[in-house]
Amino acid sequence: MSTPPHFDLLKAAEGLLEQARALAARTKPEEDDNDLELRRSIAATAKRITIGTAPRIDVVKADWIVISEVAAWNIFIDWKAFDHIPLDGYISISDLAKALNAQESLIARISTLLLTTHKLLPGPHPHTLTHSRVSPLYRTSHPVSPLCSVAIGNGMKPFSHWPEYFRLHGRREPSGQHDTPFSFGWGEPTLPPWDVKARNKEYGAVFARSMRSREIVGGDTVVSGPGAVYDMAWVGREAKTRGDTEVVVVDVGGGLGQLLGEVLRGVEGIRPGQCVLQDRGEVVEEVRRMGGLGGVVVMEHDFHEEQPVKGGLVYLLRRILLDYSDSLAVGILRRLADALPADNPKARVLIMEERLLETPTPQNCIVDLVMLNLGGKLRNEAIYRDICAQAGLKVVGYHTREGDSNSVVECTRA
Ligand SMILES: C[S@@+](CC[C@H](N)C(=O)[O-])C[C@H]1O[C@@H](n2cnc3c(N)ncnc32)[C@H](O)[C@@H]1O
Repeated sequence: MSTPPHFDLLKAAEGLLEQARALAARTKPEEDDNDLELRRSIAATAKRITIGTAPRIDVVKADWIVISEVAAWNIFIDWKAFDHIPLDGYISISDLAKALNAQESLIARISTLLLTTHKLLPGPHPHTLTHSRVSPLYRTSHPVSPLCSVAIGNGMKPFSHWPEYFRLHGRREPSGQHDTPFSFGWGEPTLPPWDVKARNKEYGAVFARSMRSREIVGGDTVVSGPGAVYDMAWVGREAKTRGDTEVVVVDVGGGLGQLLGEVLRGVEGIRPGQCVLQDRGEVVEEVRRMGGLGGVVVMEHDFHEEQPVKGGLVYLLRRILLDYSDSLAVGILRRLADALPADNPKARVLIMEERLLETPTPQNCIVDLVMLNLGGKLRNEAIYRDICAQAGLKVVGYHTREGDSNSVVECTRA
């Protein structure tokens, strides 16, 4: 066993103080969310100090607290309790209980935990609550709120069933879409995860909403200019040479149109009628219920089946392949390889998603394990090259940036 890296408490504490002074000189540390890198560095050092110095049993017990805390904010999100706490005022526990049609003593017990962990703050009078700097993110209207629900539904719920799942299926990765830890955790073990979501309509809708959040990895995809991992400006130039309804961009599994929205706003020259959004029936229905996407062609399509839109210039697959095993990912890619025009060397399939980092961070690992719940995984360049080759595609670009776990794999017909 290798020896753990030496932890120098004094050096870490001095570094922490220096950084804290720098932050305090620039801003009120408890306000806003500016200076993200400095704040993250302070938090990481503080955590390192905790792990390196706290009594070991306290480090273990800290996770038990997190487990209960997660249960508390999850049920409060479910009941929309955070929505009832005014952003610039307070609410009594008794009024909150009335608003939730719940027993006051129950709400008091759950709130008390959130007060002890500072997720909520005490109001000006006894038995009252105010928001903390974090808790407004749990309000229904905040885009992080559905992501929290997905962290439970795709993460904690299946994770908590891992022991029974692996006892039943053996200590190996799930191999396909049937018998995934996700479906097992939701009590529908033989259904593919997307069918489980479709059956649980409320959760399916929350999931679709969560994909529009900019806070998710890849949610802030910049599609053109210096901030882009992959610059789609060339697609705009090509689009200008084509008719208003000639297909230029097909977003396969495009959800509620979040990426196409970015493309239409961010890439000059592409018109809505040149774009196609494809997704499952229930998602397409939701897009239509929301009033459509301003001229974008919206169609139901199963990406495991033959691609009906042939000859598009660019097929986008954002946050799709990571949900699937290699063999299913190859199948999805092969459908697109077959649809690419044989006579246009500019045509591309663009795979956009979080990659497996060479030195994984905890964030990178949790995404990978949540994908394991769905029967999928994060991939690195070598794996992408392998599955693309199997699908009849050639990787002509692997685009990444330092400090960013997103990647864009650029493929042509092989
Ligand atoms: C993780 S979300 C990503 C959504 C979008 N591409 C994005 O980046 O925000 C996966 C999407 O694939 C859709 N999907 C799942 N299975 C599908 C299938 N067999 N055919 C088409 N779309 C599917 C889901 O409904 C969902 O919208």
